[in-house]
Amino acid sequence: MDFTSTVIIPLLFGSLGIFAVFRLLQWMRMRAYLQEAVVVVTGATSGLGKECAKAFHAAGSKLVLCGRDSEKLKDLVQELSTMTNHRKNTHKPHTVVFDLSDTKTVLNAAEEILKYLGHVDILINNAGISFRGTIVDTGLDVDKKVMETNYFGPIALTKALLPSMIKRRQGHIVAISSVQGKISIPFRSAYAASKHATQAFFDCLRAEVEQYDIDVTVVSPGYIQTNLSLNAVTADGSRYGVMDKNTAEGQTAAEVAQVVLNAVGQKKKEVLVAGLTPSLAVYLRNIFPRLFFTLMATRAKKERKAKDS
Ligand SMILES: NC(=O)C1=CN([C@@H]2O[C@H](COP(=O)(O)OP(=O)(O)OC[C@H]3O[C@@H](n4cnc5c(N)ncnc54)[C@H](OP(=O)(O)O)[C@@H]3O)[C@@H](O)[C@H]2O)C=CC1
Ligand SMILES: CCCCCCCCCCCCCCCC(=O)OCC(=O)COP(=O)(O)O
Repeated sequence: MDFTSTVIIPLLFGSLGIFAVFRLLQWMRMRAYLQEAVVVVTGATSGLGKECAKAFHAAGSKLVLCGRDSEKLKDLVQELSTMTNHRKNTHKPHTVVFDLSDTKTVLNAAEEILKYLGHVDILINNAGISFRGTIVDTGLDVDKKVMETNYFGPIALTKALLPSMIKRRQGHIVAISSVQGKISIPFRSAYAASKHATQAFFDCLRAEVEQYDIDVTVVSPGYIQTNLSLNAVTADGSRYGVMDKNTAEGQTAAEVAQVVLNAVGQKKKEVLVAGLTPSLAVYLRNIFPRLFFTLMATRAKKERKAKDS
């Protein structure tokens, strides 16, 4: 009997077994945690928010679906009630209509959620808009609109729900940021700025609330097949209205929603969920910033030339 068969192989299989049991217990704990959790999803009317609603509904969570359009929210509640590919979820989702760019309605919504459900376990700050335009042509009102929707709205909602989470010493706050919370690409200034601010705010929050057993997860997706580019605002405030190729070829919203669900279940602090090029771009920005800036300047000149011709 040699050393490999008497020591190495049993040790290897033993470790694998312990790891498998550990993962199973982790999975069971995650299912139990999500099953009764009160989960608030903003931007539930389309794209990633809608898929997050489906994923958390399938996991058994009590949903609070937020959006600007009450009809779309009603349709989603109806759609969820007919979902069959999951264990029966008996909780009828609650809907709350508000505009994230209007702080007063955000605060009223938070009050309504707490009044109706008593507490929030998981807040998914998902809603957002994108932007296309040159800095020189963009009015400050457009920058403000993007910041209000992507940054001030989500942080207002978070701040309004936070005291109740601290009191219960329980809660999980998710921020759907973007790869553009980590790198800035040309002609996306307001969007990239709002996502960098999101990343910074929620990183600070994570450190501040860990002592109250509250978790914070920042999710940074690459391109997802949603209406984000269609709904993007442009330099003059009008709707961009184009489905970008990168967006159309991105990951599906359902795939990313599963990543969000698992990240919450595993209490991850951050997740980058992107293809190879955006992921490499993040590393390049940090390791070889000068090269990254040169690439971005070349990209800007190329895009400008293509637009002018
Ligand atoms: N798609 C992508 O490639 C990527 C998306 N993301 C992020 O994912 C998140 C979801 O976007 P996605 O699903 O892609 O895009 P969608 O345009 O499909 O969805 C955006 C959602 O946000 C809501 N929303 C927009 N403005 C407001 C507002 N002022 N008040 C309340 N709700 C608002 C929309 O509601 P309504 O139906 O009323 O317009 C909609 O439900 C965003 O934060 C985005 O930045 C991150 C990386 C990549
Ligand atoms: C070592 C080789 C490295 C190669 C790096 C090449 C760098 C090329 C730049 C690529 C930029 C990728 C940007 C990704 C942006 C992204 O995923 O954004 C997600 C979004 O939020 C999409 O929103 P948008 O409105 O911009 O569609």
